[in-house]
Amino acid sequence: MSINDNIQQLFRASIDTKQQAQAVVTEPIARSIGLMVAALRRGNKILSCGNGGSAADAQHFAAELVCRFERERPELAAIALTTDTSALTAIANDYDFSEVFAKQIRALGQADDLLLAISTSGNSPSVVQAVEAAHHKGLQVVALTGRDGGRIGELLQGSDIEIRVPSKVTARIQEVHLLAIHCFCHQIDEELFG
Ligand SMILES: O=C(CO)[C@@H](O)[C@H](O)[C@H](O)[C@H](O)COP(=O)(O)O
Ligand SMILES: [Zn+2]
Repeated sequence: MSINDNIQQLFRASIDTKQQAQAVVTEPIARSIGLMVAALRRGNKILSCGNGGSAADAQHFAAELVCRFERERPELAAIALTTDTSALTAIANDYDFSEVFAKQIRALGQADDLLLAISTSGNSPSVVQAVEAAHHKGLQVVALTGRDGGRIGELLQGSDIEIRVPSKVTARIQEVHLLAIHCFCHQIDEELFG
């Protein structure tokens, strides 16, 4: 296949995954926005985490809340747990990489804050431990997952929400995660600022 054929095939695969996802993720995305808006309204914050491309997504989301999305509005409280290289390297070096987010959640998380946990497999140990730490500290969890939801899908409880993309391909799952993040940002602004 030519390079153009390959590119067009990737576009089609991304479009197909988004169409299949739309039917199943709209409702959990809407419920997640409700939790996020309620947390921000009561003065709580949103923490976000993930590895690799999902680390970038976690940062992308926090930056849009703290800075702005599509309109001018007051700053919103969000922290990506993927950005403090001193904390990340110390925790990974002195303890274990699987603790990099959990230790920050135990340090920074307060009851009724919300954790946005991002993992396409649902099985990354650092994100699994983040969800466990969030539960211990009384944070609500919104999880962006894929495949079969993995260990994170099994761990969620109570008012937690899983947004599981129906795909087994990491890149396609990430493409839907980013769209979900932009849905969060758009609708949080709508709900909070009209
Ligand atoms: O962006 C990509 C692949 O598209 C990679 O960097 C990917 O995020 C990494 O392999 C992650 O470690 C995968 O972790 P996870 O999504 O299974 O939690
Ligand atoms: Zn990627």
